[in-house]
Amino acid sequence: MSITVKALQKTGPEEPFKVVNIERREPQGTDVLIDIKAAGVCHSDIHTIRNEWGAAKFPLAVGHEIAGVVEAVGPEVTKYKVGDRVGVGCLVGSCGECEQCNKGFENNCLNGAIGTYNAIDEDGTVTQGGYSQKVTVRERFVCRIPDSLDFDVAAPLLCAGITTYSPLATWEVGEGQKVAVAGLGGLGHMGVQIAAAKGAEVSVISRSRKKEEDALALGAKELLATGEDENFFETHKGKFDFILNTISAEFDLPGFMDLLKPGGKMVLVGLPPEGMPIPTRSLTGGRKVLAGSNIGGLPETQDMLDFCGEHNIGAKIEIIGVNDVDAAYDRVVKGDVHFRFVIDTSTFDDAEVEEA
Ligand SMILES: NC(=O)c1ccc[n+]([C@@H]2O[C@H](COP(=O)([O-])OP(=O)(O)OC[C@H]3O[C@@H](n4cnc5c(N)ncnc54)[C@H](O)[C@@H]3O)[C@@H](O)[C@H]2O)c1
Ligand SMILES: [Zn+2]
Ligand SMILES: [Zn+2]
Repeated sequence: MSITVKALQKTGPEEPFKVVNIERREPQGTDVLIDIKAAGVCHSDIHTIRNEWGAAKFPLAVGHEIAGVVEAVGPEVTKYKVGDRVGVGCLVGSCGECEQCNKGFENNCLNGAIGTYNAIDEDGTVTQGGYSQKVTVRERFVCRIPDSLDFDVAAPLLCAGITTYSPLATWEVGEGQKVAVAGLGGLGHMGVQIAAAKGAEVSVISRSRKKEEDALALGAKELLATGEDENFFETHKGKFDFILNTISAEFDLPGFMDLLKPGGKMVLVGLPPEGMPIPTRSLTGGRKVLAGSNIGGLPETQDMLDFCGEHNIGAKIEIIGVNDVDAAYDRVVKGDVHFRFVIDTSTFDDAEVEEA
């Protein structure tokens, strides 16, 4: 049995979004049916549905920053009840048995985690994301949203929040450390707030000085603009203990490595479609560490939400309706967003359904 709901889908990378009907399963077993209130627009949605990473499975609804209210629960659900405020991020399934799942790192499941969209679910269907009215998700992949955070500012935490929180927590970034956040978009603006709340001294590295005021308001001490100084990487050489790099396109990787102190670490979370060669010499000189990080596990996602609730950290957002998403994508790609677009899913109510 299934529930028909409205969702925004594309039938191909160049096609516009259309409001269509899709089916969600009736909650069974440990399923939670969520009435979606807000859905964030992550740059990964754009990379995926514009097929920049290849392998997009059309027709597709993306969206993995989901916040809403529990509408119904399956008979085996123990953690949630109707009315609870909850969120869903990038994962809706994993094996639950491997070493990584047992440690709470479902994001690294050795048997392949199931993504919230563009993945094959256990029933053989392609998972459809959160640009939708409702979604059915197993309770293990559902987190609780603190009461102090509104749905729209909380939704982006489910990807942008955890993707920046996880490396900052894993590598124990905090007081006494000089941290740079490269790229001040959806992820970057969460990284600045979280690193600052952990007591680090934060610099933002951006191409221009345009976002300086925003960077300071988010808790950064300064903004450094790569485009303003021909010798930028030489000028700021050896300055940082840790760089959280959120840049979504190719950049000067050896240059960024030079910004680290000896023993410093740079973690890449951005996913430029073409990838980049590893500058081995800038790693060995100064015994530097270059690492990558992919969202976070479920327990860690709950820790992040609780941390953000306690420190009153939410996303800085621009709210859009279901008809504004194509235009919003163009603006994200141009870097014209402060700092996350969030779809108000109540705008589905009046939207006319088109042929799928
Ligand atoms: N590793 C993960 O788990 C994970 C999770 C979410 C997103 N991502 C990826 O992280 C990246 C950032 O996502 P986002 O949603 O924050 O995107 P975004 O578009 O909101 O932010 C990207 C920022 O990078 C800046 N930028 C782009 N090209 C640049 C360049 N050449 N030099 C300097 N800055 C540049 C943009 O101006 C923007 O501020 C994307 O590639 C996304 O797919 C990875
Ligand atoms: Zn994302
Ligand atoms: Zn597993």
